[in-house]
Formats: sequence, structure tokens, C-alpha cells
Amino acid sequence: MLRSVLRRSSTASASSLLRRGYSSESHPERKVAVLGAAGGIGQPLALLMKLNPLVSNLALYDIAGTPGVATDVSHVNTRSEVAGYMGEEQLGQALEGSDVVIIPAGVPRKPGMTRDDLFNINAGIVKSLCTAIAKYCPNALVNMISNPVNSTVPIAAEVFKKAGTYDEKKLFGVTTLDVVRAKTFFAGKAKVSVADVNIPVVGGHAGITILPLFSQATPKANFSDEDIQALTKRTQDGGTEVVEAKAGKGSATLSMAYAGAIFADACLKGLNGVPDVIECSFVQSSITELSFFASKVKLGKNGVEEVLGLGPLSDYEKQGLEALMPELKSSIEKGIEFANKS
Ligand SMILES: NC(=O)C1=CN([C@@H]2O[C@H](COP(=O)(O)OP(=O)(O)OC[C@H]3O[C@@H](n4cnc5c(N)ncnc54)[C@H](O)[C@@H]3O)[C@@H](O)[C@H]2O)C=CC1
Ligand SMILES: O=C([O-])CC(=O)C(=O)O
Repeated sequence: MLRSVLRRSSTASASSLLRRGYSSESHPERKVAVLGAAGGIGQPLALLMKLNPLVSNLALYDIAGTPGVATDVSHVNTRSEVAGYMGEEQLGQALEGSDVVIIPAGVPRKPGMTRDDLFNINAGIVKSLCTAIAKYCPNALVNMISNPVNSTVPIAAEVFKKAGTYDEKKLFGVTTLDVVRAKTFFAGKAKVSVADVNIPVVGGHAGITILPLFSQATPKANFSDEDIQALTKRTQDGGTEVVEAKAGKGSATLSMAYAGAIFADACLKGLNGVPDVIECSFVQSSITELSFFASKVKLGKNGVEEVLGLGPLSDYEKQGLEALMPELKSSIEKGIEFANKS
């Protein structure tokens, strides 16, 4: 066994698991791999996935630093076994047998940058990781976090197509953080409990391509047009708000780990046959003329069970939808072109 591969068994007893309201026997075995696991998102996400009782095996992969992260996380008293994998020669082992692969690998933004400015570095990283996924776990659900999501998801699709493994039901751009933000900002303004709030966010994951549908928010709130515009803008600029507050030390990591854990949990629930699991995600879609689009998606045993439509839009949201289409289209095309030229 390679020296830097670590394996640690969970120390939680069956009785302590039962005390917390679940038993390892009641859930099927599920392996989750996190690629980029030693990074700002990767580390807290690894912890949150370790806390998830639906996970039986947690594989933490990065180009550096994973032995430490895996050893650290492995001491937490939950069901899953944790293994750390470092360097390309261990990527195959990390991926083999995975049910869900979460990808937060790549560089984050600094103030003044757009997500598209990350394309040159992250496109290559995503391409090589997806090439390995096609080889070692072609049936896994892929949760793409690496930016620019509007391009990295189409890149992944092209890599999988070339490898002959593409299944559009199994590829997801993670846009959950947009929903998380829309809910927080709405709840704060409406002075309601955020736990009761639901808001679909559609389109893509960059600037104006992020379109929160506050007209469909529950519970209903009587906001003015100005309030809705301000909430929309704050949701669209939520990532930039964090990038600026971190002042050169990266972008959202903790809230992203939270959002990534929610989305991965939804994928696992779907795989396990839990009914009516619905989350927004950037997926292959035919609800608009664009080949990829974020909307509400029903998750099931094979991944996407149904891509749900947009529902009724306000005039303001209709304008937002029209405005986002050209940018989202060109980001999708940029990803496809990159994957096919190199
Ligand atoms: N979808 C979303 O809503 C969000 C996406 N992001 C994106 O997530 C990505 C990661 O962000 P952070 O964790 O803050 O960055 P980070 O720099 O802290 O961590 C990235 C990790 O990726 C690793 N990495 C680089 N190349 C790799 C490779 N070939 N294989 C495996 N691992 C590799 C690095 O070693 C590092 O540990 C960025 O692209 C960022 O823009 C960030 C926040 C929200
Ligand atoms: O803004 C960024 O660069 C990171 C991101 O995608 C987000 O926080 O939504």
C-alpha cells in the first residue's frame, strides 16, 4: 500500500450511532470522493461529508496536503472510513467505486477578477480530473464546484462524451450557494425564519446569469420592486461580496462547503430512493434554448429524474432571463470549444 494513503476506521460504536437517530445498517454503502480536498472549500466540505450518515467511505484527494486532512477528519466519531490520496498516481484509487464525486479543485478569485478569469487555469484541471472520472468511476454523480461553473460543466460533459461515458443525468453544476444566499437575504429582509424560506435560483453561476426567482419565494412577502431588485443584485453579487471582504485571501469557502454538503446529501438521498428530493442545479437542459441551464431538478436513483420548468416569472424576472442568455450561451460555448480543441 502506498505510504501516503491513509485508512482510518470510524471509532463510533453502533449504539452511539443509534443514539444520534440513525444506524449504519439502515443506509446502503456509499463512497464519496472530494477532489481538491485540502483546499479552502475542500477541508470544511470533507468534515461535513464525514458528518453525513449516508456516507460509508470518504476519499479525500488533492495534489498536496491530503494525508493531514484525512487523518484529522478520520478521528471524528461517525460511520465513514476516511482515506487520503495525494498526487496523480493515487487519483484512480481515490475515484474507484465512488457514487458521488465532488470537485472543488482549482484556483479561487481575488478582488477585481470575474469567475471567467479563472478559466485558463481551472479548465485544464477540470478536464484532467474528468478524464480520470471517466476511467475509474464512470457511473458516479459528479458535483462540479470549480469555477467558472458555466463553462466547467460543459467541459466535463465533452470529456465524458469523448470517453463514451456521458450520462446527462449524472453531471451537476453546484449552484446551491446561490439558493443559500437568496434564502438568507430574503429571510433577513422579510424578518422570517430562514428555515421556512424557499427560493428557486435559475440560469447559471456568475453575475447576471444568476437569476433568483423571488416571485416564487415562500413564504410570500410584500416587497417593493426596489426591494426585489436590491435582493436580486445582492444574490448575483454574493460571491463578489465575499471575495472583497476576504481582500485577496480567496472566495467563499465555509458557506460553499455548507452548500456543497447540502447538494451532495440530496444526491445521496436520491440515489438511496428517497422520494421528492429537489434542488436547483446547473444541468443539461431543454427548458430554454441553451444546452445547460440551472433550474429545480428532481433527484433519483440514477441522478436527474426530472428537470423542472421555470414556472411563472414576473416581468422583472423575464427581463433578467432575456439578459442572461447571451453571456451564459458564450460561457457554455467556451467550455465546449476548450474541451474539443485540446
Ligand atoms: N460553485 C460555487 O458556488 C463556488 C465555487 N467556488 C470555486 O471552487 C474552487 C475552489 O475554491 P477554494 O477551495 O477556495 O480554492 P483553494 O485554492 O483554497 O483550494 C483549491 C484546492 O484545489 C487543489 N487543486 C489544484 N489543482 C488540483 C488538481 N489537479 N487536482 C486536485 N486538486 C487540485 C489545490 O491544491 C487546493 O487545495 C474555485 O474555482 C472557486 O472559484 C468557490 C465558491 C463557490
Ligand atoms: O465568487 C466566487 O468567485 C466564488 C463563487 O462562485 C461564489 O462564492 O459564488
